[in-house]
Amino acid sequence: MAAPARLKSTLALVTGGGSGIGRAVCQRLAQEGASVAVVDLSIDSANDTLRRLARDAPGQDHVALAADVSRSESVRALMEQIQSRFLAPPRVAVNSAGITRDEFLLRLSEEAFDSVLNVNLKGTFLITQAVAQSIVTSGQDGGSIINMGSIVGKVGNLGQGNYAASKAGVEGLTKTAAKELAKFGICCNTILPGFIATPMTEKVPQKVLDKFAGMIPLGRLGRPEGNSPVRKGVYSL
Ligand SMILES: CCCCCCCCCCCCCC(=O)CC(=O)SCCNC(=O)CCNC(=O)[C@H](O)C(C)(C)COP(=O)(O)OP(=O)(O)OC[C@H]1O[C@@H](n2cnc3c(N)ncnc32)[C@H](O)[C@@H]1OP(=O)(O)O
Ligand SMILES: NC(=O)C1=CN([C@@H]2O[C@H](COP(=O)(O)OP(=O)(O)OC[C@H]3O[C@@H](n4cnc5c(N)ncnc54)[C@H](O)[C@@H]3O)[C@@H](O)[C@H]2O)C=CC1
Repeated sequence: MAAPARLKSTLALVTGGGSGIGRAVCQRLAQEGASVAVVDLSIDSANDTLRRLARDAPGQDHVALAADVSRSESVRALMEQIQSRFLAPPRVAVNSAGITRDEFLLRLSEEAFDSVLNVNLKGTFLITQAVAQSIVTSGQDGGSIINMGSIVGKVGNLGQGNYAASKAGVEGLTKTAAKELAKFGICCNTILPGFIATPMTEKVPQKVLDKFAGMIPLGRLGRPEGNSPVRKGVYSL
């Protein structure tokens, strides 16, 4: 007998839903009965995820939407699209959109620093603010915002000064959001995965991946489906 759908009639927004961890999160949320807004810079990738949701969870109202989380006008337009289609704010929002532009510090360009901080940190800020504002304005009784950090934000990593800063920032932003938004019934959490095999990690030199795989008890990278924040209590509204 199938487990009860714990997120029936819940609207979930997932940025970066077109790939990797974000796609796996969309699939898991849909399995739990949620209607999922798959948001990604690449509408083709978002539509690919949408096709999988329609196949695996037919009959639920899912949508694919293009947005650039690093640009406030794009986030504003996204929230307007969500409101006009669902007539309500998301109850769950997962900030999974992210990029890397790895380089050693002495060679790291300002552009590579800025682009990673703009997507990973500012993008998380813009979505968190917009979703929280929509919940407060609507009078909805709370929600859950889950932000993808990284263990790199805690311990640093060779070649990732920009990325590490962005993920450390996501953690600090999320802790502050949790303190400020609790009075509206909105809980905010950060997930800090280790290496998960996705298109993001495909860019990592094999010799580096081999080094890290050797540090991992299973001897391999994690898998996106094993990392969905749904397992980590996204439904703990
Ligand atoms: C609680 C326990 C924590 C344990 C530590 C966990 C921290 C790291 C785990 C990260 C897991 C989460 C990852 C994540 O959030 C998603 C991502 O960010 S995926 C991308 C991860 N990126 C990297 O790890 C950077 C990999 N490195 C590179 O891409 C290139 O090296 C770089 C572009 C920086 C430079 O390229 P190049 O000039 O060609 O130099 P080489 O590649 O030849 O490297 C020179 C030398 O340095 C070694 N090296 C490079 N990066 C790392 C690294 N991250 N860790 C260890 N060693 C590294 C490389 O192996 C070479 O060594 P040699 O012996 O000289 O061959
Ligand atoms: N894969 C890993 O080892 C780890 C990943 N993470 C984090 O998890 C999140 C997801 O990572 P992956 O699934 O591995 O990456 P991925 O590269 O597979 O997917 C990232 C998605 O974000 C989208 N995106 C990029 N910039 C965007 C923007 N400006 N606006 C909207 N969408 C944008 C991309 O199009 C892509 O579909 C990221 O925040 C990443 O930093 C954290 C720890 C480990």
